[in-house]
Amino acid sequence: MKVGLVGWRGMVGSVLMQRMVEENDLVGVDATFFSTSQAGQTAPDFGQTGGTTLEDASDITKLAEQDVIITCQGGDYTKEVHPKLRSGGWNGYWIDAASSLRMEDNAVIILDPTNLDVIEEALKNGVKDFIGGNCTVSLMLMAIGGLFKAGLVEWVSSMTYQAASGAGAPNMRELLSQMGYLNESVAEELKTPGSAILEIDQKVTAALRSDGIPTAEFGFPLAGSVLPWIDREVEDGQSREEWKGFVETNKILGNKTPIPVDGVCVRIGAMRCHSQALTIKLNKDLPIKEIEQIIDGDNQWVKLVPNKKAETLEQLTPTAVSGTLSVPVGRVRKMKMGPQYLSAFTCGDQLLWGAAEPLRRMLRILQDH
Ligand SMILES: NC(=O)C1=CN([C@@H]2O[C@H](COP(=O)(O)OP(=O)(O)OC[C@H]3O[C@@H](n4cnc5c(N)ncnc54)[C@H](OP(=O)(O)O)[C@@H]3O)[C@@H](O)[C@H]2O)C=CC1
Ligand SMILES: N[C@@H](CC(=O)OP(=O)(O)O)C(=O)O
Repeated sequence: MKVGLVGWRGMVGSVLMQRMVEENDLVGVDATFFSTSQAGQTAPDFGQTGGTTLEDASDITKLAEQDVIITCQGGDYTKEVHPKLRSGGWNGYWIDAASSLRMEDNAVIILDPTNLDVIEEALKNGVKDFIGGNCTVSLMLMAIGGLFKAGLVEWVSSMTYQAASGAGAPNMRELLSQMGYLNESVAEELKTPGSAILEIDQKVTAALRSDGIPTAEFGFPLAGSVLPWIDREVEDGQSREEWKGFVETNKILGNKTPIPVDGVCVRIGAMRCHSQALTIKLNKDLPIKEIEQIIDGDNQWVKLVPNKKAETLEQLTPTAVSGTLSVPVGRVRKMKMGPQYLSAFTCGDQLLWGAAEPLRRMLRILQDH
């Protein structure tokens, strides 16, 4: 199998390559590395066989030699290159992290712990475009996929706490610069434990509102604040990130009758883990123990955290989860609204299950076919 890799040195691509190395995915694979800016330079060595030089990522002839192309280069690249390849008759498999093709009829959104059946069926039917899902959606399904699979979900409201990484590497840097700027604005006062906290607060607020705080990427301060809008405006007052929650969840699950999923997506000052507070309306009243077992038993990465303060604060935070494939779910309890209303909180690494991991697993599925 000839595999072409595009976007491998970006943030998502680097996480993908790290995982592929850890899992020996490229050992013995005839892999060609492409770049939009470094063609002709030496290709990286990830244990693959194949070319040692970086190829031009806009070279349609070279791309068309591949049986599989995996791209983390972004939506603009996909929009530019994918139609040219397909209209030129290329019939290989396209595996993509970008959102551009997700809702196309002839594309499947991949999250195999949740929808291996949908993927297998698509392969049988000759589908060739396999696209990673939105990070928030994928992480929600890794967390409570068991409840969906058991047919127990009437609707879900997801209130998100999304990390800076979802906006890109420069945004992660900007978040840290903002934190540093705020710290500096009260550095003297912090040295004196007795200094007045309201004075410190006033200075921090002034720093947040000043022209000095770096905001070139986010447009606004994120450190010391939250940003309750992600992506562009769509319809009905939703942001595009919120719109994806409904359409992508139902496409991933292959639902004929869509299950309502809606909420408010919010950017917060975490680095690379998205968290979500979920309100789930079940279509029947089940004992909480049974619900916990269904959640915990869905896949090998989801982990039920007991609804206790100590375990929650130790295990259910970006600090605990960052850089791991674990998807903890906790704060599971029945709500005051009634016995069919369930509350839960989950956290997951948006660069792993939210972006890179489903792509490398799709390559494995193709290799096993
Ligand atoms: N960020 C996220 O959380 C998610 C992103 N995605 C998708 O993945 C796409 C890529 O995102 P992301 O990885 O954040 O993008 P990056 O900006 O980190 O990387 C994209 C490309 O930029 C080029 N590049 C230029 N300068 C550098 C540099 N100094 N270091 C590394 N690469 C550089 C590389 O291409 P070249 O080698 O050709 O120059 C690289 O492949 C997004 O557009 C989106 O569609 C999907 C899910 C989540
Ligand atoms: N929009 C997501 C990140 C992302 O890239 O999503 P998508 O793959 O759906 O474009 C966020 O900001 O956290």
